[in-house]
Amino acid sequence: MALPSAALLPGLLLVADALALVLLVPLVPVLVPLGVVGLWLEAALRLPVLAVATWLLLPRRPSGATAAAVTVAATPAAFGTFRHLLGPPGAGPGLLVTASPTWLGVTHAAVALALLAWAAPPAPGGVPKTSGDVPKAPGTILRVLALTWEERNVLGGAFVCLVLAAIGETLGPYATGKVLDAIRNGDGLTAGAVGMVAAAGAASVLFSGCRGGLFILLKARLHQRLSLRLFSHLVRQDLDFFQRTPAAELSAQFSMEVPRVCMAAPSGANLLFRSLGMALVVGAFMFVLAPGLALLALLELPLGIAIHRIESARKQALQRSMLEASARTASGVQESVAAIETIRIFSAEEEEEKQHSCNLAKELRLKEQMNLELAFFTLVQRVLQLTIRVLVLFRSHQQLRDGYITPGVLVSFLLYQDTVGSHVQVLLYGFNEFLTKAAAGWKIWEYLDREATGDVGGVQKPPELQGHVTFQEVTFTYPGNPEQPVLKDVTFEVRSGEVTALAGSNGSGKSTAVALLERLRDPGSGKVLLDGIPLPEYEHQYLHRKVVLVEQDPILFSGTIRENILLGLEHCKESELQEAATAAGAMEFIQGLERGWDTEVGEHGEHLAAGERRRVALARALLRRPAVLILDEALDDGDEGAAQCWLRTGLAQTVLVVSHRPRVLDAADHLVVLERGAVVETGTPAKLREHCGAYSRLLLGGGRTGGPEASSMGSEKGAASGRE
Ligand SMILES: Nc1ncnc2c1ncn2[C@@H]1O[C@H](COP(=O)(O)OP(=O)(O)OP(=O)(O)O)[C@@H](O)[C@H]1O
Repeated sequence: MALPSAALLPGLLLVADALALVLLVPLVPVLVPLGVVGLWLEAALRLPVLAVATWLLLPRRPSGATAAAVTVAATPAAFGTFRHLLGPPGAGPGLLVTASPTWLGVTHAAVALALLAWAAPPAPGGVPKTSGDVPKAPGTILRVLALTWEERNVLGGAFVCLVLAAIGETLGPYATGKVLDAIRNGDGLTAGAVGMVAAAGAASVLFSGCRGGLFILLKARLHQRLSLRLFSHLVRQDLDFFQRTPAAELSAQFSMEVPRVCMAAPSGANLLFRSLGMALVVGAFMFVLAPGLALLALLELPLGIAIHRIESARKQALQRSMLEASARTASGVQESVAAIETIRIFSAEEEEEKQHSCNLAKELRLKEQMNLELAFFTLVQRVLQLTIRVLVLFRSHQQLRDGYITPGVLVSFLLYQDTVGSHVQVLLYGFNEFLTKAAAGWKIWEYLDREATGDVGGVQKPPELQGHVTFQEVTFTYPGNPEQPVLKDVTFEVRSGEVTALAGSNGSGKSTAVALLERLRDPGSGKVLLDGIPLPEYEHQYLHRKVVLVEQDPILFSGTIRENILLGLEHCKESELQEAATAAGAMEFIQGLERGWDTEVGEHGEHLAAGERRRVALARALLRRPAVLILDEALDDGDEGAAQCWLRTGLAQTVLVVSHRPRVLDAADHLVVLERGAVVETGTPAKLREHCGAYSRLLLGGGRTGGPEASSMGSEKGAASGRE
């Protein structure tokens, strides 16, 4: 609700109501004799005036304006009705139009307070919200229900068992009563009566068990369905999404939130169906016995719901903050563990400890707040129950004294009140829990609503590829820095059968160009073509089999060296495997290992040295005989002849090398020199050396051609690649 229009609303309604009452004065003689009906007629006539008044606030009409108008119109009528039913005999309903103007003020003040309490509270402070560029997920509850509906067979089965078990439960006491009646009448135990008791008991036990089992099955199936859907959706997101979203936050969705959401529907349905049915039936009995008392007793229901509504909104807001705080703590731990070497080098342990303790303190504060609020709302609920009970006793005493009800009716009524009370409690808590669990998934739905921008490509799968790459007037800007184009009108070719090298100082855009060729990102304008066909037209898996990238520090999967090189090509021949490993220069170190090809590489390949990991990754790439092999800082000094050799032996058709190493660059057939995102020179290494331009400056500066602001790490990076 925007504050100015929301603040105007109460005043506007008051003025409109006063006007409506003035207009209604001539109708008083007609309304008064109608009693309670006249009260509601008055409310119905005031409502259009109030509703029209709220439209004066357009275009910034608050979202709860209609609810406010209805509440203002109905409150005096509801009050009058209760007064008529429960007040002292003869207390007639009073029209607002004939009441003192103070009642108008009291009505509006009470309604304003109720609406204020009803409004969803803001998320507690202290924990900043996550970036707001994720679209809002509408109708969390509806989406949980829609998800559950997808498993309607299991849900239907569980529901049938639930109904049969409830019938069994209800029939049990009935059949027992019949048996007792039969014994009292001297008929003795009949096989039919005993059979009925046994059948009801057996049905209750059997169907209760089936119901429980089916709800567990439902939960498991929903969990599998939602996890898979979320995972498939996330893996298709663009890289920027993963750069912005902490891994811990994503993993918290799978480990905590998906199970909670999937628990919501089964447990909610289980509780709600049973308690709702029982509460309705027993509530109806109460109305038949003593309508006035029933109305008073059931007043607990709307008030209880209102308190739960506020409690649940608070709880949801706190839980969101709690989830964000836990994700932040987990992400902090993950980051610290990942960067432990850096922390040690800069002796930043104390800083990290402080940060972690600060995160934990925020979590603790939120937990304390949650517990305090839980205690407060429980207290309010208990006080409400007690007050209603006292009122019912007080009123029933009056009715007994006046002879409206008998003691027998009162006893039955109080017993029913207990039953309804317990079912209403289950309903309220069950519903509240359902809402909380369902709402816990708000982030899941937000993620699912994100458009999967990681486009998986087209359908082209030509049987043969030359591996000819063309960058055609390519311009690219990172979404995180839209003002600064990283590639500007870049045009160059990587010819088939040649080794082409991309040279340039740090930050000149080499890795970005590689990312475009790998389709990790798409150009803002211009095209990247492979054999004359734009990359988006290639089928996703085909393209990534044909264009293979080996990075400076490639990631290996836990498993053996053999498994890492094969990676999905399990049927390839041993000779091909040996050939790829030999060509990648990996054979020597593999044979030197105690367990050879069966050596476990550890998580991310941490049991191997960086250079060994790179050679395993090279072997993996060469085994696939790529049309385009991209080597991003993957060649060491001494490897410079290797790329030419792979072309000659047909292990690769085209090689694109990104390097800072002069020996590697000089060994290329063709050079493309980038400077601040633009191509500044192309040609053979010899020609460019002769030309004494950007390439020569790059060689002289050890990678410092990017101007005064360019980093001087170019040569160091190159050196780092040979660290092993
Ligand atoms: N994810 C990103 N978001 C925003 N800007 C980025 C991102 N990745 C890289 N950049 C910027 O793009 C520019 C080019 O980076 P790129 O990694 O392509 O350069 P490079 O030539 O490969 O450098 P190096 O030789 O150090 O690897 C740099 O200024 C860098 O800061």
